[in-house]
Amino acid sequence: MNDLLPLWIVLAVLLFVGLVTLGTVSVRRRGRRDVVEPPPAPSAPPVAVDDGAVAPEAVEAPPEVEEPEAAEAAPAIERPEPVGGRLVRLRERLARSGSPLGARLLSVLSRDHLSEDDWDELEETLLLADVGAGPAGELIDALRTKVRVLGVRDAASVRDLLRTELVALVDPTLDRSLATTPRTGEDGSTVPAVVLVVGVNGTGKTTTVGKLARVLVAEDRSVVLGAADTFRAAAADQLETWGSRVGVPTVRSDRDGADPAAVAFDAVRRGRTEGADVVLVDTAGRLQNKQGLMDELGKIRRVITKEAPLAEVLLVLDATTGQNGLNQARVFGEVAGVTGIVLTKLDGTARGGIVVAVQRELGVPVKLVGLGEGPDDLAPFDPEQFVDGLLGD
Ligand SMILES: Nc1nc2c(ncn2[C@@H]2O[C@H](COP(=O)(O)OP(=O)(O)OP(=O)(O)O)[C@@H](O)[C@H]2O)c(=O)[nH]1
Repeated sequence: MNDLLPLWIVLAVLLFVGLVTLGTVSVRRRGRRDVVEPPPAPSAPPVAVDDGAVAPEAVEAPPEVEEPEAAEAAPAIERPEPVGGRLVRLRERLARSGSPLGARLLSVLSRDHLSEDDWDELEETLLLADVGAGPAGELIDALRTKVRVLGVRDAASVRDLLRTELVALVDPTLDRSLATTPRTGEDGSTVPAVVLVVGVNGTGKTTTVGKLARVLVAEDRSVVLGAADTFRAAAADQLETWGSRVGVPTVRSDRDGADPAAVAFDAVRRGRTEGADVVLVDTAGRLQNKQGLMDELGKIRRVITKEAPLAEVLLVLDATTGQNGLNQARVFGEVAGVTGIVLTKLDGTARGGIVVAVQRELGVPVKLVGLGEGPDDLAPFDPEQFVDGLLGD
């Protein structure tokens, strides 16, 4: 038995070591499983990690969260400012711009004895304000006669006299109303009033069409826009944005350089189908050469009149371009059959005389004026308000 004792001791030691080793492995295994296999995550909302990545679950946002967001994103339809109040603003803006025209005319006319030099100075002032040689000469003649006959001297009388003569020059007798009343077709359907808007690029045509849509919406008219400026890709987007702000649809082509006449035709047809009151058609009107312009506008006119007669052709002119604007007016007047003028950017010039010059040049009235880049900065033109603005308070 004693011979076997060392063997028993060895076996006992081995058994002990074996048991200790097993225990250690089991503890390590349990510890490692705690790291690799965490308890299932609770169904909490996904969280973006610090490096900017988003947990995969974040992509699948629950629908009940998305719905209110989509509803918030829907653009609200704007209610444009009433047109009546804008006339006051026209006067205020012109007066605030401190137009040198009225102030300079008044300061010369108020001198004690008007010499030939004074009359020359008055004429020069009118020419610098783009009134044009013919109308400036007429005004000087009328003022000379009245000053001599009436002996006008005090400041208030001089102002009254100048006001009367300037209003006469701008001509309050011209019909400045916009033809935007729909007709009834032979079949009893509504035939919209079609307004074609032409002019050189950059004068503010697209902006004017957008603002005019707002004027009409403010007067409770239903409107369709036609984006026939297919030359400048962004013009249709620009027009669509103007329209969508006041809930007015825009007919456009998805293809750059599409036939403008085809777009104009589609717009007028849609206007007829929907029984709209007015269809406003924006054009590119590139002035490369007279023949090209005549061909393009001629085709647009022809296709439109297959669906509805043209109620107005509005020529958009930039008031800040002076003589250059007049040259453009001449060409468009010859090829487009213009019925009214929209003078934009009147807020950016002290040379209001262009109103007189362009009316004389084309023999058609200024019907609307642009007073700024704001959405409701388009006002119907009124000679008396305009002259009061020029003369200041
Ligand atoms: N200050 C001022 N800016 C205006 C007025 N009307 C238009 N504009 C600005 O003139 C710029 C040109 O206007 P658009 O409407 O794009 O001109 P457009 O004639 O359609 O130009 P094209 O599409 O290139 O033919 C824009 O920055 C307008 O905001 C205005 O009455 N006053």
